[in-house]
Amino acid sequence: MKTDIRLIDYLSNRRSIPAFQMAAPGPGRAEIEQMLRLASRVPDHGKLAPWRFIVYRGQERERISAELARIAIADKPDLSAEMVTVENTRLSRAPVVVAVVSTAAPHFKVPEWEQLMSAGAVCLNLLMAANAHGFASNWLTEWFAFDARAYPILGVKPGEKVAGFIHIGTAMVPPTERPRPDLKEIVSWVGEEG
Ligand SMILES: Cc1cc2nc3c(=O)[nH]c(=O)nc-3n(C[C@H](O)[C@H](O)[C@H](O)COP(=O)(O)O)c2cc1C
Repeated sequence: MKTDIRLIDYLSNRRSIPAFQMAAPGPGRAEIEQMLRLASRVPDHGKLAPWRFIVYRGQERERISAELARIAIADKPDLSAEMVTVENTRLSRAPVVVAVVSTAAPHFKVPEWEQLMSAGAVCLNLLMAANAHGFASNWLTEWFAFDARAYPILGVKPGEKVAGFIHIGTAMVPPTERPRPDLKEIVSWVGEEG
């Protein structure tokens, strides 16, 4: 087995860039399709492909954001002007947003938990596929991933869940490192070497 230094280097430095620190240009349709093809190459027990994508681009991001904002403002009429702007731009910070939608359902052999985890794997793979194409990426959920009232606006069907909204664009800032867990805190060793 030959060590892949470039892959180790990438994995050692991989970071998200917050969506509000992204700008145009975003990827075009052919690039997005290539990213989604790569993102779909994940472990998937039973080959169920229990996930799908919704790609938000262009002015539709603003229209959908405004519809989502109407819900947020109706729930909290005393939102600050700053938060109203945040709500009105939820899907328009990055040039491209991809919803990774879990279609997990009861199955005679594959637990739904495994199907949901496969959708999480798709999300991380899509973050990395975007990086591989030179774009910044950020995995967000935010309130509307968990609010059934937002689903018809977003195109999410009844019974589906949102694993993540993957924001993709050009980074306006360089990535900075953040603390990572200490292996001593999260690893238990069982058995001997070799
Ligand atoms: C499932 C999931 C949902 C997340 N949702 C949010 C969110 O709604 N808002 C937020 O600020 N960060 C959210 N994050 C965290 C961001 O993705 C954050 O940028 C990321 O943890 C940075 O880590 P990285 O640089 O190692 O990629 C979420 C992360 C995951 C895994």
